[in-house]
Amino acid sequence: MKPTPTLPIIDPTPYLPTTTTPNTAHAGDRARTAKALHEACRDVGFFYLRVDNYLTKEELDEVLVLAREFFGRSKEEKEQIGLDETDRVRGYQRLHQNVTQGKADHHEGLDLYAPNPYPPREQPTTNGDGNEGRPLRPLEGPNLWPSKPEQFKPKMEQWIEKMKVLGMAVMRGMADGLGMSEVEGEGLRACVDESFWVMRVIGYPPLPQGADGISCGEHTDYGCLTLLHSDPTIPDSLQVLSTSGRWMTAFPVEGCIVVNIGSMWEYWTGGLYRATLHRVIHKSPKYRVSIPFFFEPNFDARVKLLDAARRKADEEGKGGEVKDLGEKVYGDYLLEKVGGNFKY
Ligand SMILES: N=C(N)NCCCC[C@H](N)C(=O)O
Ligand SMILES: O=C(O)CCC(=O)C(=O)O
Ligand SMILES: [Fe+2]
Repeated sequence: MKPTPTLPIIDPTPYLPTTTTPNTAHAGDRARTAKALHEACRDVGFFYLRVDNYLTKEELDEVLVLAREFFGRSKEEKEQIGLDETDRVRGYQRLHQNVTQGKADHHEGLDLYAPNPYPPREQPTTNGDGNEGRPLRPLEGPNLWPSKPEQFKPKMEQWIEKMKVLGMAVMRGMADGLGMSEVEGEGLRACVDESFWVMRVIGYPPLPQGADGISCGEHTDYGCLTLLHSDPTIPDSLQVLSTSGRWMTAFPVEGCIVVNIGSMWEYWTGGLYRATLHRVIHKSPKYRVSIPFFFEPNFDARVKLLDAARRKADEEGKGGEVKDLGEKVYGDYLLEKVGGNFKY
């Protein structure tokens, strides 16, 4: 018998764009989704999002199959798109090249990012303004795509487009969940409308039996929303720290992805919403693949306490818990974090 899900299941459908504009979802349906999002973000920072209305079974399956095929290829082939020494973050990472809290993670991965985040005048040029030949900065390089399997790039690009729309829909729901006005909601959307997204394609060989080890060390995510699609046949790899201090398993639920919020939501809500610690311990014998899509703020977004978060906390008698954490520029925060992620 399948265990009962330990995290809430939320349906984003009332916030998803439809072919008829605007979305004619019943206000009551939206309110229900918005309330569920608020409670999940306040209480756990993790939830399941129903996506079987939005993505076909084929779409859900094929990206995982392609990821598995890519990791099944030879070391030499994968190393051809190995992390570039110049931009230092985009590309393939061999087993143990990822590091969390100073310890090597037992996974391999491919990291893809939104295009170059720097304004055009700061890009390397050849037009005589004195910048020729300067080395690429972190995050400035092109994505490194595998040429095989051939469908990898087009299908992953489709997935990215779908995840961007889904991320925006969840953000709309969260704005309503905080009781934001139309103008406030627009302000929040303006922070994410050019999302500097990240997508990781991760491969987890089983951990060696009888030895300590960790597939991905405990961490919180950096940005806004993590939309995680993972192999639904592997039950028990992702663990989430509950408020009672116990690790609980977030096993895959058919037709759902797992969503959690990142640190930027702590800045926006003064800690009313939490970026929850999680980790991966993958012991079962099947090679596991997962594809987290990080729907993040714009690279230059200034993230600071929202009036709506303070109002909402006061309304719920939690005003005392809200602490103004100051302002963070998302790109600065990301650069601080990614610097320590790899052994080159
Ligand atoms: N873009 C995000 N959130 N990536 C999460 C990666 C977490 C593990 C990483 N090695 C770390 O040390 O944080
Ligand atoms: O593979 C997973 O289940 C989670 C991966 C993760 O937490 C991350 O990459 O930030
Ligand atoms: Fe994570």
